[in-house]
Amino acid sequence: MLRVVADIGNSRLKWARLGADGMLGASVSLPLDDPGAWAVVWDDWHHDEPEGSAWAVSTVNPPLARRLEEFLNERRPQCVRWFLTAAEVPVDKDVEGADTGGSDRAFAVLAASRLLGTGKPALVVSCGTAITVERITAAGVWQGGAIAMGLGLCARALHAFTAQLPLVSPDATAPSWGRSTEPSLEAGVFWGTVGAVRELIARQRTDLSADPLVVWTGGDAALLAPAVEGPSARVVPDLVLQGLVHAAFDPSHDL
Ligand SMILES: Nc1ncnc2c1ncn2[C@@H]1O[C@H](COP(=O)(O)OP(=O)(O)O)[C@@H](O)[C@H]1O
Ligand SMILES: CC(C)(COP(=O)(O)O)[C@@H](O)C(=O)NCCC(=O)O
Repeated sequence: MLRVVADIGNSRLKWARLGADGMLGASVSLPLDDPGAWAVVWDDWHHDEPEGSAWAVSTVNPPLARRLEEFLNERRPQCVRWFLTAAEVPVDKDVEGADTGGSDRAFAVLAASRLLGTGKPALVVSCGTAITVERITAAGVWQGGAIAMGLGLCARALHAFTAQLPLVSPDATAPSWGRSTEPSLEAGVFWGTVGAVRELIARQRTDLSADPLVVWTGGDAALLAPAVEGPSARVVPDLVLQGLVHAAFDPSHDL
């Protein structure tokens, strides 16, 4: 049977199918508002799967979750397991309000803990619509973290909530300052975000039991991680999907 994991974020929808070895296989990044594009991938993935499919879905976006639910109901997969909040994710946690916490945050922590093992504290920097810096103790307990504005959101907010600022999408080639609007904005958006993340990491380092391992994930991780930590930064773009595989399809996982 086809096994699929899906991550509904605030910018896009990610699907991945599992390979025969139970590991993440092919993945796609889909627009949030285009069920026609979802249908093309569904048809492609199901045409040689007579037994149908089993799905595990993480969502932090309730309206889009309802849309995906309708899409799946029309196609009748064998089973769909929904993870709507952090409380439903099987990860050790010492947080308040897990039942309103983001399941994507908890899945990134679950996958990072599996990847890094215990014995050292860790930070997971998730660079999506929002940027979160998750904190994991040396014993593997998720303690929460920090939530900040993501790179794309910062650029869109400056454009949307001012009358005159254009939309920019800067990367590490952004200048440090500019003589005109556009380079000034690129400098502020990119290096301002880099600086914010650097500060959030530095502040969490001070009261952890040892120097933390840091792992980066999400759509903007490949841009931000080297700018903050240099070329040796550890980037694993699909931690949420990996966490879903562990929680929903790993027979060794104690649920
Ligand atoms: N195909 C894409 N669609 C949307 N955003 C993308 C895409 N590829 C890269 N990105 C970047 O990734 C960020 C979103 O990352 P992602 O981890 O997918 O977020 P979310 O989980 O919030 O949907 C955006 O801010 C954007 O800069
Ligand atoms: C923090 C988030 C907005 C991140 O979402 P994303 O950037 O991945 O789309 C999401 O995890 C969320 O809505 N969380 C609910 C509040 C919380 O986690 O405490």
